[in-house]
Amino acid sequence: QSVAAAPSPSSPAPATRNFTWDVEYIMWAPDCHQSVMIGINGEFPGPTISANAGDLIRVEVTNSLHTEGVVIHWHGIRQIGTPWADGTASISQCPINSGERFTYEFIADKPGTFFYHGHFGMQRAAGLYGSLIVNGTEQQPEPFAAEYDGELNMLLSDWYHENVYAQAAGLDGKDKHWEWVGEPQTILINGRGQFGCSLGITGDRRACDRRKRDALCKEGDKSERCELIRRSECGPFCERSQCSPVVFDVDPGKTYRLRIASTTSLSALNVQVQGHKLTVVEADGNFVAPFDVDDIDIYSGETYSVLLTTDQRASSSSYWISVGVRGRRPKTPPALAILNYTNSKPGRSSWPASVPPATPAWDNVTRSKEFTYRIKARDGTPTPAAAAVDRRITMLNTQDWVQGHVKWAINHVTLSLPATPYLGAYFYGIEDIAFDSSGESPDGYDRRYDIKKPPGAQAPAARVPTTASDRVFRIAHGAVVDVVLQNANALEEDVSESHPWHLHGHDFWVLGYGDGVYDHARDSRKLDTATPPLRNTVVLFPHGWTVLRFVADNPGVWAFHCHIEPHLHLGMGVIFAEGMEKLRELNVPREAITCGEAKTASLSLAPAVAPSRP
Ligand SMILES: O=C1O[C@H]([C@@H](O)CO)C(O)=C1O
Repeated sequence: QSVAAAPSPSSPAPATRNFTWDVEYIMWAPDCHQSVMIGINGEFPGPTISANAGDLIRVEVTNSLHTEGVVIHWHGIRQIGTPWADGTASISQCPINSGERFTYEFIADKPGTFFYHGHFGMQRAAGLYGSLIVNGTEQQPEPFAAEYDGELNMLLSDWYHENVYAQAAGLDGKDKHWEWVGEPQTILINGRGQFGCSLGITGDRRACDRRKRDALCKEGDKSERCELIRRSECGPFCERSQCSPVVFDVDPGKTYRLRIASTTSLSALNVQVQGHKLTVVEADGNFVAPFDVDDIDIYSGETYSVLLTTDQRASSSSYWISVGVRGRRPKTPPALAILNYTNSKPGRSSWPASVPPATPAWDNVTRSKEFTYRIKARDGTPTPAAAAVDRRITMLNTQDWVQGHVKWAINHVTLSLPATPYLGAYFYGIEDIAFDSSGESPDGYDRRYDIKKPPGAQAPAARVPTTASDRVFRIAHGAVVDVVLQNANALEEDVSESHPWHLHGHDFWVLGYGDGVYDHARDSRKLDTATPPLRNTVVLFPHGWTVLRFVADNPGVWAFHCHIEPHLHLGMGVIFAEGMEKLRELNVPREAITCGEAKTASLSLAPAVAPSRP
């Protein structure tokens, strides 16, 4: 499963890749337990998009969900010149109404490992996602292309048995009705996991057949093995099971490029391939200086490519891939997949004999930092202009109560999205009625705020109430922007969480990380402007800071937010309205932005101000 050929060295001219998708509710058993999910064309996960760098990707989406709108975000694609195709509800477009159709068209601007997912409500956590792989070409080669013989693709996610409507209702609840989503039940690899099934115990195929199942256990045998066998839904080994572990077939003595992407709702993960070293070569569609590791950490929103050589012929011919939870006390067992050398016999005998490797302790943050700090740009990666920073925005990350609701906030403002998409508001010049355009989001916080204490324990002078707002940051076209992400304590004493921050429309350089409060005079000297990696997602460690830089060269309205689905739902994000003075130069399809206040505006103003699409 999931073995794709390496890209061909000679690349044809850019092509158009057409896809026709039906987004619908499906009944599916991703972890052996059936649930309602959001699927595409009857499947979960959605179809893998494969393209070459420079290709035009064209996806005609029909919304067949009976009761809600939908949008699809192409995570890591910069949408250069096509901000309306970024697929963010309330930001870049109107949700596609139930029964309606919308066509996304954008350029796969560079090679790399990407994915796509719903970006309206909590639709990503409902299963609306899939892989998006862009191969290198002669014009845009990948420097490690000659170093591998084949590819494996691994899309990681987490799964809750409680549906996302219940999750959202809990998160929106007031006072004692506020309910946190908790930890996911199952980690999924390519949409497959096993809940309540021990792989070793139900490994007998006769358990799949109701008539033969009874013969496997004596009557009255109450052992765990027999209890599992009696539960027919627990059939990860059964033919056509939607929850059987992924088996990656490989030839011995070859090198593979393993693509890993994480679209988890909550969990930070660690990936290990038993007995195999991994060489990290790509992160978020950017080339990194290769380095060897035993395992990798991956946060929601991140992607990696690692090279893996199938050199373990001696003892066994199949190996476990373990994917365990990092950073939060895990209540979710590790996910398992199998790396199967094809010299071994297919079927049960080829399943690894040994126990799966244990992933590192969830609370070993030092180890996570060590891995993350090792990621540096590969030679030849563009470097940031060191001197001319036009704007520095500091973003304090807090969790706080707002009128009986728990929210996450940036500089004490929690994001509450407007009904009219910002892009439509700017396009029709109706910012004043579509959202609060009377000022900008605050670009810093009062340094008397103690990041080691919960908001309620602050000294009176530093106690700033958190408010909800739909204000934006207006960024001038071409500006060089530094962002200092400053973590703080959550509501509970001595708790600060990791947050993976994702920027739309851009890659950014990760200039540095540190513990405690960022002090520009002291810490700016330690920032790396020579070999910083380019990424679209970066982790902010507990009680620490992360500094990144981007160039505002892509007019559009872009979200910058924590990629943890419930945290975004609770307002953990900001909006960059960038280069809006250039918006009229773009061809924005009217149907993308004509809803809310923009609907009225389009009717009365269309002939006067809106340029028509050729
Ligand atoms: O947003 C969150 O809320 C809970 C906790 O802080 C309050 O129960 C948690 O672990 C989060 O990540």
